[in-house]
Amino acid sequence: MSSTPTSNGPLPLPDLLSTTAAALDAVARLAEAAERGVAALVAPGGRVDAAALDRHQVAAHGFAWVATYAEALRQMQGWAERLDCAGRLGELEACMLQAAFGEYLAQLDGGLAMSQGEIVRPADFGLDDAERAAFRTEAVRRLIAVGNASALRLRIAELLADALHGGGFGEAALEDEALDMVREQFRRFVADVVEPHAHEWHLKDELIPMPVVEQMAEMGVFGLTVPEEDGGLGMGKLAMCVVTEELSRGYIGVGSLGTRAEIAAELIRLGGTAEQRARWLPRLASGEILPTAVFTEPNTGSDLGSLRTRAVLDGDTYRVTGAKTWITHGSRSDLMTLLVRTDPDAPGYRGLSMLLAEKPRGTEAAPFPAEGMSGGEIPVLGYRGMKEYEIGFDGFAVPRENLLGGVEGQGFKQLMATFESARVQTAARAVGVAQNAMELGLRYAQERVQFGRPLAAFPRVAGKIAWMAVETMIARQLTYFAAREKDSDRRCDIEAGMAKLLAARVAWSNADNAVQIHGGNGYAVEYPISRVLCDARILNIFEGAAEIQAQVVARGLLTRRN
Ligand SMILES: Cc1cc2nc3c(=O)[nH]c(=O)nc-3n(C[C@H](O)[C@H](O)[C@H](O)COP(=O)(O)OP(=O)(O)OC[C@H]3O[C@@H](n4cnc5c(N)ncnc54)[C@H](O)[C@@H]3O)c2cc1C
Repeated sequence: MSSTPTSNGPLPLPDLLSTTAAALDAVARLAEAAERGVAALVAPGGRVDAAALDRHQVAAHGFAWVATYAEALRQMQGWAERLDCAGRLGELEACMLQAAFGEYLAQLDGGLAMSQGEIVRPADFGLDDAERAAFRTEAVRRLIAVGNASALRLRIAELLADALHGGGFGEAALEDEALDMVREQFRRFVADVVEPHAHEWHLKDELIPMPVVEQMAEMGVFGLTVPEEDGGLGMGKLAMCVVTEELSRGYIGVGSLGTRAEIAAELIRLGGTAEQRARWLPRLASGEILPTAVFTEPNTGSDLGSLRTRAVLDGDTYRVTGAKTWITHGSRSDLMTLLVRTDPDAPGYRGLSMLLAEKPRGTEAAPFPAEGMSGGEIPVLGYRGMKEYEIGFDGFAVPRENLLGGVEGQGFKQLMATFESARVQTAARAVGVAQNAMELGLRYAQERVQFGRPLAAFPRVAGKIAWMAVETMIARQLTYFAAREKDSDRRCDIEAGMAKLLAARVAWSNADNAVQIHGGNGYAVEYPISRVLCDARILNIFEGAAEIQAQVVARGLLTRRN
């Protein structure tokens, strides 16, 4: 890797990898200090006090973000070192590493944005002057000073100029040729089948056509991570990330078709009886059965433990009564993973059970043609292609044998067992959307001329594009890390939560910045970036809203401490 001389010194820094490695030590110390400060507030006796955690959410969630940045930088360092060992650390990747450290170190030092308008600063965790000074080691100060300077961003933007050809924006470093081939296969599918139509599906608010779903089924999307003995391809979560990224880069709706299959298959694989596995998994994996996840209720979203939809046993049949909402792909699906309360006397999560409830596919005219079931579509800003529904149940019948695992009261535990995988998958969706936004911004900036020059020639525009690419790579490497942990059978609820938390913020900020680059045209529904803006917005809301995700990460880290 060579350095380019600039007025700010050589870019990237000649001793970059050792400098970033040294900075990582300081970051780890800062994260530890933040953890001590937050633990003193919310776990004074050693155990996390739920009321104190709620009271001190800003500090606790800020700590979750600090820990997320620390892990993200650690993963970026690992990524760069792997590339370096393989002799593939190019100038683009090195500049991206430097920008990532420069920017995130500066934010750790001065304040980082949990969302727009919510900046959390070291003082919020009770860090004293000595702890803050200890963070500013020579390596940290150097990287903050030159790490993400305008000249570096300009160089990244220059190096990205070819990124549109071939869809790359820096080496992914998957270290697995088979996965590179999988990526290529799905990239071609998206270019041929998805990209040319995605915006029209969105504008017309249409379901993704069945031939596209069928093609995806043939390519193995719905059985990607289902074990081979259960009829799937038996690939890992890292492969799921690669496929999901590429599909979501074309259209979030297409990238999200697999989410429901992943949740249903994980529920049944981990929580089902042998009969349930044999009955459902092969048909889910082949795409013969399209599932839908039916958890949320009008009064119960983040707080699932309070849900009220009742299932009462009547002989060998559960009768389900209640209201569900926000059910994606609710009509054109065959199987509901339906979270219900089977024991009204057991409070909170303990009285919940999961039913595998079959239903006929609906049509536009009759979305829910089943006895005891009714409902309608919820018009939405984006995330179209599967449509969202509210569904009412009035004595809807589910055979007793369809109780997941055959034992009542396990529903929430069973659902929690799928969270790691679902969050990794959602993080990968966000990375795909973030990349799409970056590419749309870059293409527009290259083509649009103002003041006699392409927009990309102006530092404020080029800088936005460069940072979009850098942060997409950061989110991608953190997501891959969570996936690898999962593939190694290590617990990764915290890592998956971090990946989802960061990737959702990156998708939204990339989409917002790409609209800005489009100027007025970005506000016209005719331009695809308007769709990507709407699509990106949902990622911070579902699969654990950002605030809930930060709470989960903070609580997990503080609990792990003991
Ligand atoms: C397009 C779309 C598709 C969806 N698809 C599905 C689906 O297929 N199946 C399904 O079951 N559900 C689905 N959902 C529902 C989704 O999972 C919920 O919207 C999500 O869980 C948030 O719940 P809520 O909307 O009730 O918001 P609320 O829980 O009311 O939260 C509102 C806001 O308050 C914040 N908040 C809540 N509690 C706290 C707290 N303790 N501390 C701090 N902040 C808090 C939240 O973070 C959020 O910002 C979908 C939603 C949308 C919009």
